[in-house]
Amino acid sequence: MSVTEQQLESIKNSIKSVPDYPKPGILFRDVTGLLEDAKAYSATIEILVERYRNKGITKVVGTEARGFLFGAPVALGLGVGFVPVRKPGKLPRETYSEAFSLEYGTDVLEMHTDAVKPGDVVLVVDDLLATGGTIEATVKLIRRAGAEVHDAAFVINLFDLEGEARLKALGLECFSVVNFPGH
Ligand SMILES: O=P(O)(O)OC[C@H]1O[C@H](OP(=O)(O)OP(=O)(O)O)[C@H](O)[C@@H]1O
Ligand SMILES: Nc1ncnc2[nH]cnc12
Repeated sequence: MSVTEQQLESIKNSIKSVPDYPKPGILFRDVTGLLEDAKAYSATIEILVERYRNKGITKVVGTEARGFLFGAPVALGLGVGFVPVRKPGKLPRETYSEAFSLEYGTDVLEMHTDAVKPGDVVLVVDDLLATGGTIEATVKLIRRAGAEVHDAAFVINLFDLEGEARLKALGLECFSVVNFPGH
């Protein structure tokens, strides 16, 4: 199936914008409407799976929490395993840990040390790219485990928050299904 302009429009329209959430000055791009719309959700997954099929991807990594909602179905579509990167204290075995800053705060992310290995070619998936802090930390975790990051894929790129430039500086290509301004 190839995705039509109409499907892209329905994906875009399903994402609602909420001013001043979770803090004054933040324009929150809410993917819950997309998740509630089966056609828009499956078209989104299809776009990502089609783009990364036959590219040698061996693992998909998704970041808690919204990255799970897109990363896991993309992993299944590609026929590879899914690795969760989680907020601190949630993973039961030995982890690598990375601190980072976010558009509206700071956080720490963790990944099991044995979840990806040298030789793995990893696709990172998240719902949204803003400043790029979350994905920079995720890429550092994957590289610490000795695996290669192929690409980072997003449903939404907030293109004026310069996340893409931050990830390019890490040597990473980015793809996003739709683009919105951050403000
Ligand atoms: O590019 P950045 O500036 O790092 O921002 C993007 C990240 O922020 C959001 O996650 P959040 O930390 O709010 O967590 P959630 O998925 O648990 O809601 C979003 O899902 C991305 O992961
Ligand atoms: N503006 C925004 N909307 C939704 N999620 C976000 N994560 C970071 N910035 C965000």
